[in-house]
Amino acid sequence: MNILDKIVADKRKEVALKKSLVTLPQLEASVMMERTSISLAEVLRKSDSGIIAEHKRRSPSKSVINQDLSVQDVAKGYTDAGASGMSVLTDGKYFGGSLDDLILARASSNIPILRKEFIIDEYQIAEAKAYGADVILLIAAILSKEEIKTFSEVAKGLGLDVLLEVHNEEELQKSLMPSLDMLGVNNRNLKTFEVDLDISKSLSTKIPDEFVKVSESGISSVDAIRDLKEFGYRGFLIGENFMKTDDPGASAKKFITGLIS
Ligand SMILES: O=C(O)c1ccccc1NCC(=O)[C@H](O)[C@H](O)COP(=O)(O)O
Repeated sequence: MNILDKIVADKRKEVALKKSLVTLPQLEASVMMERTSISLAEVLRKSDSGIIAEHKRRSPSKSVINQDLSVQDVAKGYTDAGASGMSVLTDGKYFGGSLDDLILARASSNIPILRKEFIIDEYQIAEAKAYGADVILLIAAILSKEEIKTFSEVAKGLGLDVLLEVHNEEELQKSLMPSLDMLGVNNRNLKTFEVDLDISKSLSTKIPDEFVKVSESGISSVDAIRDLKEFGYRGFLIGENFMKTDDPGASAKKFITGLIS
């Protein structure tokens, strides 16, 4: 079994357990359900930098990245740095994240927040809204076309933006539909961990203009972003490059200053 299949198998067990502990009506009672979400797609359309800075303690490909920081400090740092959005990994087993991280980031920042999660059930979309997210991620590699349609429509009904992630043309072709806001190309193969920024470049012409294009993973230089912008990308998801430092906010600030100057 590859790592993505393992993550999904564990996620199905985790979600089944959660649903037995916290019901949907209980989630829907959260005050966050009344909050007006901020559209990351709209912010990216207007942004000069387009940086979506990620909170990521560890990962299957890199093991421990940074376990020592408070998510509130990271969220404040990214916000002060001028990031267009923040991504918060909420998976516990493989990334060391949690829903507490999401709600704490929300309390510390007013920029759009992406719940970075392996969504395999509508329940997790209500959870994202209830814990303060503005955007959900849907990963084409783990969902059918019907699931992408249902989940993206549920998210839109809750006022959330949808970032659909693909890694190859087959995933892209099965996924294109009007209920998506952003098309993300993951430069990392989630089954082998191989990273190649050329994947974003080669898929760029296949993404219709109505979707905001986002390039994800393995980005560590301003020059790489300048290059990707030439291929129409408006958003750039960066995790490890910031999180491996003692002060991710300061690293993001230096990076964004270098990018827009
Ligand atoms: O990062 C991993 O090792 C990973 C493994 C399996 C599934 C997903 C994984 N990462 C999620 C992401 O997409 C990245 O955290 C995100 O794009 C940022 O990537 P990076 O800038 O390379 O940290």
